[in-house]
Amino acid sequence: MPIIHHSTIQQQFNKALEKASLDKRAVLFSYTEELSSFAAPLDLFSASYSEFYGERYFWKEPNDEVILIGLGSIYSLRVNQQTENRFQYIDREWEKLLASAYIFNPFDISGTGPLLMGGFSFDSETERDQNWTSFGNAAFHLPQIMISSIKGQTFLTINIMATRNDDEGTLELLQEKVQKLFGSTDQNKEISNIVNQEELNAHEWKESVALAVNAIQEGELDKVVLSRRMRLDFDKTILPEQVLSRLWMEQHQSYLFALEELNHCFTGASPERLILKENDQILSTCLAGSIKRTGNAADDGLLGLELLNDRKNRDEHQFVVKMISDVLDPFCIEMSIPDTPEVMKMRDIQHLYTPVRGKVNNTGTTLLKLVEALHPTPALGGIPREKAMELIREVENSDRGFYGAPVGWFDYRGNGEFCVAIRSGLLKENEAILYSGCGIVADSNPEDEYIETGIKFKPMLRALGGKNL
Ligand SMILES: C=C(O[C@H]1C=CC=C(C(=O)O)[C@@H]1O)C(=O)O
Repeated sequence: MPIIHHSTIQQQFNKALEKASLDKRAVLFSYTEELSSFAAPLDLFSASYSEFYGERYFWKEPNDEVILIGLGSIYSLRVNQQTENRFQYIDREWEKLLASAYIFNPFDISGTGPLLMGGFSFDSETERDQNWTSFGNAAFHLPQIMISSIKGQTFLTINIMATRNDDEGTLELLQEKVQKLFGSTDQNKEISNIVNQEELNAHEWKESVALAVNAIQEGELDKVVLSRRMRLDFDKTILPEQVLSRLWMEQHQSYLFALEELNHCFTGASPERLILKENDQILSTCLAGSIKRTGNAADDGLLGLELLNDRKNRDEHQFVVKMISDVLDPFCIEMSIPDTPEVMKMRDIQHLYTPVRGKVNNTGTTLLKLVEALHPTPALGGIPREKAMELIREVENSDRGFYGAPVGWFDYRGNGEFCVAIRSGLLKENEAILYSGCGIVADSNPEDEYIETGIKFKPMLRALGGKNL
Protein backbone atom coordinates (compact mmCIF):
# COMPACT_ATOMS: atom_id res chain seq x y z
CA MET A 1 0.00 0.00 0.00
CA PRO A 2 1.48 3.39 -0.86
CA ILE A 3 2.39 5.68 2.03
CA ILE A 4 2.14 9.31 1.16
CA HIS A 5 1.95 10.83 4.59
CA HIS A 6 5.21 11.32 6.37
CA SER A 7 7.36 14.19 7.55
CA THR A 8 9.13 14.90 4.22
CA ILE A 9 5.96 15.29 2.29
CA GLN A 10 4.41 17.24 5.14
CA GLN A 11 7.30 19.72 5.22
CA GLN A 12 7.25 20.20 1.47
CA PHE A 13 3.52 20.62 1.46
CA ASN A 14 3.69 23.24 4.22
CA LYS A 15 6.18 25.23 2.14
CA ALA A 16 3.81 25.11 -0.81
CA LEU A 17 0.98 26.30 1.43
CA GLU A 18 3.08 29.21 2.71
CA LYS A 19 3.92 30.25 -0.84
CA ALA A 20 0.29 29.95 -1.93
CA SER A 21 -0.72 32.13 0.97
CA LEU A 22 1.94 34.77 0.27
CA ASP A 23 1.33 34.84 -3.49
CA LYS A 24 -2.46 34.62 -3.09
CA ARG A 25 -2.59 32.00 -5.83
CA ALA A 26 -2.46 28.25 -6.24
CA VAL A 27 0.95 26.58 -6.20
CA LEU A 28 1.62 23.10 -7.58
CA PHE A 29 2.76 20.57 -5.04
CA SER A 30 3.96 17.23 -6.41
CA TYR A 31 5.22 14.16 -4.59
CA THR A 32 6.56 10.89 -6.04
CA GLU A 33 7.37 7.58 -4.41
CA GLU A 34 8.19 4.11 -5.70
CA LEU A 35 5.62 1.37 -5.24
CA SER A 36 6.73 -2.14 -4.38
CA SER A 37 3.73 -3.93 -5.80
CA PHE A 38 1.32 -2.91 -8.49
CA ALA A 39 -1.95 -4.35 -9.75
CA ALA A 40 -2.26 -4.90 -13.50
CA PRO A 41 -2.45 -1.38 -15.02
CA LEU A 42 -5.83 -1.87 -16.61
CA ASP A 43 -7.33 -3.29 -13.43
CA LEU A 44 -6.31 -0.10 -11.67
CA PHE A 45 -7.73 2.02 -14.49
CA SER A 46 -10.96 0.10 -14.29
CA ALA A 47 -11.12 0.28 -10.49
CA SER A 48 -10.88 4.07 -10.73
CA TYR A 49 -14.23 4.27 -12.54
CA SER A 50 -16.48 5.31 -9.66
CA GLU A 51 -14.17 8.07 -8.42
CA PHE A 52 -12.66 9.36 -11.65
CA TYR A 53 -14.84 8.51 -14.69
CA GLY A 54 -14.64 11.44 -17.13
CA GLU A 55 -11.14 12.45 -16.01
CA ARG A 56 -8.98 9.44 -16.78
CA TYR A 57 -5.95 9.33 -19.07
CA PHE A 58 -4.10 6.26 -20.24
CA TRP A 59 -0.89 5.74 -22.18
CA LYS A 60 1.17 2.68 -23.05
CA GLU A 61 4.03 2.58 -25.51
CA PRO A 62 4.52 -0.57 -27.63
CA ASN A 63 7.22 -2.23 -25.49
CA ASP A 64 5.49 -1.59 -22.14
CA GLU A 65 8.50 0.51 -21.09
CA VAL A 66 6.24 3.45 -20.24
CA ILE A 67 2.71 2.92 -18.96
CA LEU A 68 0.94 5.94 -17.47
CA ILE A 69 -2.40 6.07 -15.72
CA GLY A 70 -3.56 9.58 -14.89
CA LEU A 71 -6.62 10.00 -12.67
CA GLY A 72 -8.45 13.25 -11.95
CA SER A 73 -7.51 16.55 -13.51
CA ILE A 74 -6.25 19.18 -11.07
CA TYR A 75 -5.06 21.55 -13.76
CA SER A 76 -5.95 21.60 -17.42
CA LEU A 77 -4.75 23.54 -20.41
CA ARG A 78 -7.11 23.94 -23.33
CA VAL A 79 -7.05 25.86 -26.53
CA ASN A 80 -10.42 26.36 -28.09
CA GLN A 81 -9.94 28.98 -30.70
CA GLN A 82 -7.25 29.74 -33.17
CA THR A 83 -6.26 32.85 -31.19
CA GLU A 84 -2.60 32.06 -30.80
CA ASN A 85 -0.10 29.31 -31.41
CA ARG A 86 -1.47 26.38 -29.41
CA PHE A 87 1.89 24.60 -29.01
CA GLN A 88 3.60 27.72 -27.67
CA TYR A 89 0.65 28.44 -25.40
CA ILE A 90 0.84 25.01 -23.74
CA ASP A 91 4.64 25.25 -23.39
CA ARG A 92 4.45 28.72 -21.83
CA GLU A 93 1.63 27.99 -19.37
CA TRP A 94 3.30 24.75 -18.25
CA GLU A 95 6.58 26.58 -17.67
CA LYS A 96 4.75 29.23 -15.64
CA LEU A 97 3.09 26.62 -13.46
CA LEU A 98 6.38 24.81 -12.89
CA ALA A 99 8.26 28.03 -12.00
CA SER A 100 6.54 28.19 -8.60
CA ALA A 101 6.02 24.45 -8.04
CA TYR A 102 7.21 22.35 -5.09
CA ILE A 103 8.32 19.05 -6.55
CA PHE A 104 9.54 16.16 -4.45
CA ASN A 105 10.80 13.46 -6.81
CA PRO A 106 13.96 11.57 -5.83
CA PHE A 107 13.97 9.62 -9.13
CA ASP A 108 15.78 10.80 -12.21
CA ILE A 109 13.38 8.89 -14.44
CA SER A 110 11.23 10.29 -17.27
CA GLY A 111 7.52 9.80 -16.76
CA THR A 112 7.69 10.30 -12.97
CA GLY A 113 6.77 13.55 -11.24
CA PRO A 114 4.31 16.08 -12.61
CA LEU A 115 3.39 15.69 -16.27
CA LEU A 116 0.69 16.62 -18.74
CA MET A 117 -1.28 14.03 -20.69
CA GLY A 118 -3.40 15.01 -23.70
CA GLY A 119 -3.27 15.96 -27.32
CA PHE A 120 -4.05 18.32 -30.15
CA SER A 121 -6.69 18.44 -32.85
CA PHE A 122 -5.66 17.50 -36.36
CA ASP A 123 -6.47 20.89 -37.87
CA SER A 124 -6.76 24.02 -35.74
CA GLU A 125 -8.01 26.04 -38.69
CA THR A 126 -11.30 24.21 -38.94
CA GLU A 127 -14.01 24.36 -36.30
CA ARG A 128 -14.57 21.41 -34.01
CA ASP A 129 -17.96 19.80 -34.56
CA GLN A 130 -20.23 18.87 -31.64
CA ASN A 131 -18.47 15.55 -31.09
CA TRP A 132 -15.19 17.28 -30.44
CA THR A 133 -16.10 20.56 -28.72
CA SER A 134 -14.93 19.39 -25.29
CA PHE A 135 -11.51 18.54 -26.77
CA GLY A 136 -11.05 21.82 -28.67
CA ASN A 137 -7.74 22.34 -30.44
CA ALA A 138 -5.65 21.15 -27.53
CA ALA A 139 -6.54 19.53 -24.22
CA PHE A 140 -3.91 18.61 -21.62
CA HIS A 141 -4.35 17.51 -18.01
CA LEU A 142 -2.17 17.28 -14.94
CA PRO A 143 -3.55 14.24 -13.09
CA GLN A 144 -4.24 14.34 -9.38
CA ILE A 145 -3.02 10.76 -8.99
CA MET A 146 -0.63 9.19 -11.45
CA ILE A 147 0.74 5.70 -11.58
CA SER A 148 3.73 5.31 -13.89
CA SER A 149 5.25 1.99 -14.77
CA ILE A 150 8.66 2.72 -16.25
CA LYS A 151 10.81 -0.14 -17.46
CA GLY A 152 9.33 -2.43 -14.82
CA GLN A 153 9.54 -0.02 -11.86
CA THR A 154 6.30 1.51 -10.60
CA PHE A 155 5.84 4.98 -9.16
CA LEU A 156 3.02 6.91 -7.60
CA THR A 157 2.87 10.66 -8.10
CA ILE A 158 0.29 12.83 -6.39
CA ASN A 159 -0.31 16.41 -7.46
CA ILE A 160 -2.15 19.12 -5.56
CA MET A 161 -2.86 22.69 -6.57
CA ALA A 162 -2.30 24.11 -3.08
CA THR A 163 -4.20 27.27 -2.18
CA ARG A 164 -4.22 29.31 1.02
CA ASN A 165 -7.50 27.57 1.93
CA ASP A 166 -5.79 24.18 2.12
CA ASP A 167 -4.24 22.66 5.18
CA GLU A 168 -2.80 19.32 6.27
CA GLY A 169 -6.25 17.82 5.91
CA THR A 170 -5.93 18.15 2.11
CA LEU A 171 -3.04 15.69 2.14
CA GLU A 172 -4.96 13.32 4.37
CA LEU A 173 -7.97 13.35 2.05
CA LEU A 174 -5.80 12.55 -0.91
CA GLN A 175 -4.08 9.83 1.06
CA GLU A 176 -7.50 8.27 1.69
CA LYS A 177 -8.36 8.49 -2.01
CA VAL A 178 -5.18 6.66 -2.92
CA GLN A 179 -5.77 3.95 -0.31
CA LYS A 180 -9.32 3.50 -1.57
CA LEU A 181 -8.14 3.24 -5.16
CA PHE A 182 -5.55 0.59 -4.38
CA GLY A 183 -7.99 -1.27 -2.15
CA SER A 184 -10.90 -1.37 -4.58
CA THR A 185 -11.59 -3.95 -7.22
CA ASP A 186 -13.33 -3.49 -10.51
CA GLN A 187 -17.10 -3.53 -10.12
CA ASN A 188 -18.57 -6.02 -12.52
CA LYS A 189 -19.53 -3.66 -15.30
CA GLU A 190 -21.86 -4.73 -18.03
CA ILE A 191 -20.37 -5.25 -21.46
CA SER A 192 -21.99 -3.17 -24.21
CA ASN A 193 -22.93 -4.76 -27.52
CA ILE A 194 -23.21 -3.30 -30.99
CA VAL A 195 -26.73 -2.81 -32.30
CA ASN A 196 -25.83 -0.93 -35.46
CA GLN A 197 -22.69 -0.61 -37.62
CA GLU A 198 -22.56 1.78 -40.53
CA GLU A 199 -19.84 3.13 -42.83
CA LEU A 200 -20.44 6.83 -43.38
CA ASN A 201 -20.53 8.22 -46.92
CA ALA A 202 -18.52 5.37 -48.44
CA HIS A 203 -19.60 6.21 -51.98
CA GLU A 204 -18.76 9.93 -51.63
CA TRP A 205 -15.42 8.97 -50.13
CA LYS A 206 -14.43 6.94 -53.21
CA GLU A 207 -15.44 9.93 -55.33
CA SER A 208 -13.20 12.21 -53.31
CA VAL A 209 -10.30 9.75 -53.77
CA ALA A 210 -10.84 9.93 -57.54
CA LEU A 211 -10.91 13.72 -57.29
CA ALA A 212 -7.67 13.73 -55.30
CA VAL A 213 -5.99 11.38 -57.80
CA ASN A 214 -7.02 13.81 -60.54
CA ALA A 215 -5.57 16.80 -58.67
CA ILE A 216 -2.31 14.87 -58.14
CA GLN A 217 -2.11 13.84 -61.80
CA GLU A 218 -2.69 17.48 -62.77
CA GLY A 219 0.39 18.33 -60.69
CA GLU A 220 -1.45 20.32 -57.99
CA LEU A 221 0.12 18.21 -55.24
CA ASP A 222 2.07 14.95 -54.75
CA LYS A 223 0.17 13.18 -52.00
CA VAL A 224 -2.84 13.61 -49.74
CA VAL A 225 -4.22 11.43 -46.96
CA LEU A 226 -8.00 11.11 -47.00
CA SER A 227 -9.96 9.66 -44.12
CA ARG A 228 -13.39 8.23 -43.66
CA ARG A 229 -15.57 7.24 -40.71
CA MET A 230 -17.66 4.42 -39.37
CA ARG A 231 -20.41 4.81 -36.81
CA LEU A 232 -21.35 2.19 -34.23
CA ASP A 233 -24.33 2.19 -31.88
CA PHE A 234 -24.44 0.13 -28.69
CA ASP A 235 -27.14 -1.13 -26.38
CA LYS A 236 -25.57 0.74 -23.46
CA THR A 237 -22.76 3.16 -22.68
CA ILE A 238 -19.46 1.83 -23.91
CA LEU A 239 -16.75 2.01 -21.27
CA PRO A 240 -13.16 2.90 -22.12
CA GLU A 241 -11.81 0.12 -19.88
CA GLN A 242 -13.70 -2.45 -21.93
CA VAL A 243 -12.13 -1.16 -25.14
CA LEU A 244 -8.66 -0.72 -23.66
CA SER A 245 -8.56 -4.23 -22.28
CA ARG A 246 -9.37 -5.68 -25.72
CA LEU A 247 -6.80 -3.41 -27.37
CA TRP A 248 -4.30 -4.51 -24.73
CA MET A 249 -4.85 -8.15 -25.66
CA GLU A 250 -5.10 -7.74 -29.42
CA GLN A 251 -2.93 -4.74 -30.31
CA HIS A 252 -0.31 -4.96 -27.63
CA GLN A 253 2.54 -3.90 -29.91
CA SER A 254 0.87 -0.50 -30.49
CA TYR A 255 0.63 2.75 -28.56
CA LEU A 256 -2.55 2.40 -26.50
CA PHE A 257 -4.14 5.63 -25.38
CA ALA A 258 -7.36 6.94 -23.86
CA LEU A 259 -8.30 10.52 -23.08
CA GLU A 260 -11.58 11.12 -21.29
CA GLU A 261 -13.40 14.42 -21.46
CA LEU A 262 -16.51 13.86 -19.33
CA ASN A 263 -18.70 11.39 -21.20
CA HIS A 264 -16.48 11.38 -24.29
CA CYS A 265 -13.34 9.30 -24.65
CA PHE A 266 -10.84 9.32 -27.49
CA THR A 267 -9.06 6.00 -27.61
CA GLY A 268 -7.04 3.87 -29.98
CA ALA A 269 -4.11 1.58 -30.74
CA SER A 270 -1.67 3.40 -32.98
CA PRO A 271 1.46 1.85 -34.47
CA GLU A 272 2.88 5.28 -35.28
CA ARG A 273 5.31 7.23 -33.11
CA LEU A 274 5.43 10.93 -33.87
CA ILE A 275 8.33 11.81 -31.60
CA LEU A 276 10.06 10.63 -28.45
CA LYS A 277 12.37 12.96 -26.53
CA GLU A 278 14.69 11.87 -23.73
CA ASN A 279 16.99 14.77 -22.80
CA ASP A 280 18.77 15.67 -26.07
CA GLN A 281 17.95 12.40 -27.87
CA ILE A 282 14.97 12.24 -30.20
CA LEU A 283 13.37 9.45 -32.20
CA SER A 284 10.71 9.82 -34.83
CA THR A 285 9.17 7.18 -37.05
CA CYS A 286 8.18 7.23 -40.68
CA LEU A 287 5.27 4.90 -41.25
CA ALA A 288 3.56 4.85 -44.63
CA GLY A 289 2.88 2.21 -47.23
CA SER A 290 0.66 -0.71 -46.30
CA ILE A 291 -0.27 -4.26 -47.23
CA LYS A 292 -2.68 -6.72 -45.59
CA ARG A 293 -1.90 -9.70 -43.35
CA THR A 294 -3.40 -13.11 -43.93
CA GLY A 295 -2.90 -14.97 -40.67
CA ASN A 296 -0.42 -17.31 -42.41
CA ALA A 297 3.24 -16.54 -41.62
CA ALA A 298 4.64 -17.66 -44.99
CA ASP A 299 2.06 -15.66 -46.98
CA ASP A 300 2.59 -12.63 -44.74
CA GLY A 301 6.35 -12.90 -45.39
CA LEU A 302 5.76 -12.85 -49.14
CA LEU A 303 3.34 -9.94 -48.84
CA GLY A 304 5.93 -8.09 -46.75
CA LEU A 305 8.50 -8.59 -49.53
CA GLU A 306 5.96 -7.45 -52.12
CA LEU A 307 5.42 -4.29 -50.03
CA LEU A 308 9.17 -3.63 -49.80
CA ASN A 309 9.48 -3.90 -53.58
CA ASP A 310 6.32 -2.04 -54.56
CA ARG A 311 7.09 1.28 -56.23
CA LYS A 312 3.85 3.05 -55.27
CA ASN A 313 4.27 2.17 -51.62
CA ARG A 314 8.00 2.96 -51.61
CA ASP A 315 7.27 6.40 -53.15
CA GLU A 316 4.54 7.04 -50.60
CA HIS A 317 6.95 6.06 -47.83
CA GLN A 318 9.85 8.10 -49.20
CA PHE A 319 7.73 11.27 -49.09
CA VAL A 320 7.36 10.78 -45.35
CA VAL A 321 11.04 9.99 -44.74
CA LYS A 322 12.16 13.07 -46.65
CA MET A 323 9.72 15.38 -44.93
CA ILE A 324 10.46 14.13 -41.40
CA SER A 325 14.21 14.34 -41.90
CA ASP A 326 13.94 17.82 -43.49
CA VAL A 327 11.79 19.05 -40.62
CA LEU A 328 14.02 17.67 -37.86
CA ASP A 329 17.33 18.59 -39.47
CA PRO A 330 17.43 22.26 -38.30
CA PHE A 331 16.84 21.15 -34.68
CA CYS A 332 19.63 18.55 -34.67
CA ILE A 333 23.41 18.37 -34.52
CA GLU A 334 23.38 14.69 -35.45
CA MET A 335 20.91 12.53 -37.31
CA SER A 336 20.81 8.93 -38.40
CA ILE A 337 18.39 7.48 -40.94
CA PRO A 338 18.65 3.99 -42.49
CA ASP A 339 18.71 3.92 -46.31
CA THR A 340 15.94 1.38 -46.71
CA PRO A 341 12.72 0.82 -44.77
CA GLU A 342 11.83 -2.28 -42.78
CA VAL A 343 8.46 -4.01 -42.65
CA MET A 344 6.50 -3.51 -39.42
CA LYS A 345 3.93 -6.25 -38.88
CA MET A 346 0.83 -5.34 -36.88
CA ARG A 347 -2.04 -7.70 -36.12
CA ASP A 348 -4.12 -6.77 -39.19
CA ILE A 349 -1.72 -4.94 -41.49
CA GLN A 350 1.95 -4.47 -42.40
CA HIS A 351 3.64 -1.12 -42.97
CA LEU A 352 6.89 0.25 -44.30
CA TYR A 353 8.82 1.69 -41.38
CA THR A 354 11.93 3.88 -41.07
CA PRO A 355 13.22 5.19 -37.71
CA VAL A 356 14.80 8.67 -37.65
CA ARG A 357 17.13 9.40 -34.73
CA GLY A 358 18.69 12.70 -33.77
CA LYS A 359 20.45 14.72 -31.11
CA VAL A 360 18.94 18.16 -30.57
CA ASN A 361 21.21 21.17 -30.74
CA ASN A 362 19.62 23.42 -28.21
CA THR A 363 18.07 23.23 -24.72
CA GLY A 364 15.29 25.56 -25.91
CA THR A 365 14.08 22.88 -28.31
CA THR A 366 11.03 21.64 -26.42
CA LEU A 367 9.17 18.49 -27.31
CA LEU A 368 6.16 20.59 -28.35
CA LYS A 369 8.32 22.62 -30.76
CA LEU A 370 9.21 19.34 -32.47
CA VAL A 371 5.58 18.19 -32.42
CA GLU A 372 4.53 21.47 -34.00
CA ALA A 373 7.15 21.21 -36.72
CA LEU A 374 6.27 17.60 -37.54
CA HIS A 375 2.49 17.75 -37.50
CA PRO A 376 0.91 16.77 -39.81
CA THR A 377 3.46 14.45 -41.37
CA PRO A 378 2.66 13.30 -44.93
CA ALA A 379 1.44 10.03 -43.34
CA LEU A 380 -1.65 12.02 -42.27
CA GLY A 381 -1.61 15.27 -44.24
CA GLY A 382 0.21 15.17 -47.55
CA ILE A 383 2.73 16.94 -49.78
CA PRO A 384 2.98 19.89 -50.06
CA ARG A 385 1.54 20.22 -46.58
CA GLU A 386 -0.61 23.34 -47.08
CA LYS A 387 -2.02 22.22 -50.41
CA ALA A 388 -2.91 18.83 -48.91
CA MET A 389 -4.59 20.48 -45.92
CA GLU A 390 -6.67 22.64 -48.28
CA LEU A 391 -7.79 19.57 -50.20
CA ILE A 392 -8.64 17.69 -46.99
CA ARG A 393 -10.75 20.65 -45.82
CA GLU A 394 -12.47 20.78 -49.17
CA VAL A 395 -13.33 17.12 -49.68
CA GLU A 396 -13.69 15.73 -46.14
CA ASN A 397 -16.91 17.29 -44.98
CA SER A 398 -16.45 16.14 -41.39
CA ASP A 399 -14.22 16.96 -38.46
CA ARG A 400 -11.23 14.68 -37.80
CA GLY A 401 -11.07 16.02 -34.24
CA PHE A 402 -8.04 14.40 -32.57
CA TYR A 403 -7.82 11.58 -35.13
CA GLY A 404 -4.46 11.63 -36.91
CA ALA A 405 -3.14 14.23 -34.48
CA PRO A 406 -0.42 14.21 -31.79
CA VAL A 407 -1.50 12.51 -28.56
CA GLY A 408 0.89 11.82 -25.70
CA TRP A 409 2.56 13.23 -22.61
CA PHE A 410 5.49 15.34 -21.45
CA ASP A 411 6.93 15.77 -17.99
CA TYR A 412 8.39 18.65 -15.94
CA ARG A 413 11.88 17.84 -17.21
CA GLY A 414 10.76 18.24 -20.82
CA ASN A 415 10.89 14.53 -21.69
CA GLY A 416 7.97 12.68 -23.22
CA GLU A 417 6.45 11.05 -26.25
CA PHE A 418 3.68 11.61 -28.78
CA CYS A 419 2.11 9.13 -31.15
CA VAL A 420 0.02 9.91 -34.20
CA ALA A 421 -3.50 9.03 -33.06
CA ILE A 422 -4.63 6.68 -35.83
CA ARG A 423 -6.54 3.35 -35.57
CA SER A 424 -8.70 5.29 -33.17
CA GLY A 425 -12.21 6.30 -32.32
CA LEU A 426 -14.32 8.58 -30.21
CA LEU A 427 -16.60 6.89 -27.68
CA LYS A 428 -19.57 8.96 -26.60
CA GLU A 429 -21.95 7.06 -24.37
CA ASN A 430 -23.63 4.44 -26.54
CA GLU A 431 -22.13 5.60 -29.81
CA ALA A 432 -18.64 5.34 -31.32
CA ILE A 433 -17.15 7.02 -34.36
CA LEU A 434 -14.13 5.27 -35.85
CA TYR A 435 -11.65 6.90 -38.21
CA SER A 436 -9.44 5.47 -40.92
CA GLY A 437 -7.38 7.05 -43.67
CA CYS A 438 -4.87 6.28 -46.38
CA GLY A 439 -2.29 7.99 -48.54
CA ILE A 440 -3.44 8.90 -52.04
CA VAL A 441 -0.78 9.25 -54.76
CA ALA A 442 -0.90 9.58 -58.57
CA ASP A 443 -1.65 5.91 -59.27
CA SER A 444 -4.04 5.26 -56.38
CA ASN A 445 -7.22 3.40 -57.11
CA PRO A 446 -10.38 4.37 -55.13
CA GLU A 447 -11.54 0.77 -54.67
CA ASP A 448 -8.15 -0.41 -53.36
CA GLU A 449 -7.91 2.56 -51.00
CA TYR A 450 -11.42 1.83 -49.77
CA ILE A 451 -10.34 -1.74 -48.95
CA GLU A 452 -7.17 -0.48 -47.24
CA THR A 453 -9.14 1.91 -45.02
CA GLY A 454 -11.46 -1.01 -44.23
CA ILE A 455 -8.46 -2.95 -42.88
CA LYS A 456 -7.41 0.06 -40.81
CA PHE A 457 -10.80 0.11 -39.04
CA LYS A 458 -10.18 -3.42 -37.82
CA PRO A 459 -8.16 -2.80 -34.62
CA MET A 460 -10.89 -0.60 -33.16
CA LEU A 461 -13.72 -2.58 -34.66
CA ARG A 462 -12.41 -5.79 -33.17
CA ALA A 463 -12.00 -4.12 -29.76
CA LEU A 464 -15.59 -2.95 -29.94
CA GLY A 465 -17.01 -6.29 -30.99
CA GLY A 466 -17.81 -5.25 -34.57
CA LYS A 467 -18.60 -7.27 -37.66
CA ASN A 468 -16.79 -7.87 -41.03
CA LEU A 469 -13.42 -8.70 -39.56
C1 LIG B 1 -3.94 7.33 -42.00
C2 LIG B 1 -3.73 6.12 -41.50
O1 LIG B 1 -2.55 5.43 -41.65
C3 LIG B 1 -1.37 6.10 -42.08
C4 LIG B 1 -0.24 5.42 -41.40
C5 LIG B 1 0.40 4.34 -41.95
C6 LIG B 1 0.16 3.97 -43.28
C7 LIG B 1 -0.64 4.74 -44.07
C8 LIG B 1 -0.85 4.36 -45.50
O2 LIG B 1 -0.23 3.39 -45.95
O3 LIG B 1 -1.67 4.99 -46.16
C9 LIG B 1 -1.26 6.00 -43.60
O4 LIG B 1 -0.47 7.05 -44.08
C10 LIG B 1 -4.78 5.44 -40.70
O5 LIG B 1 -4.54 4.34 -40.20
O6 LIG B 1 -5.89 6.00 -40.53
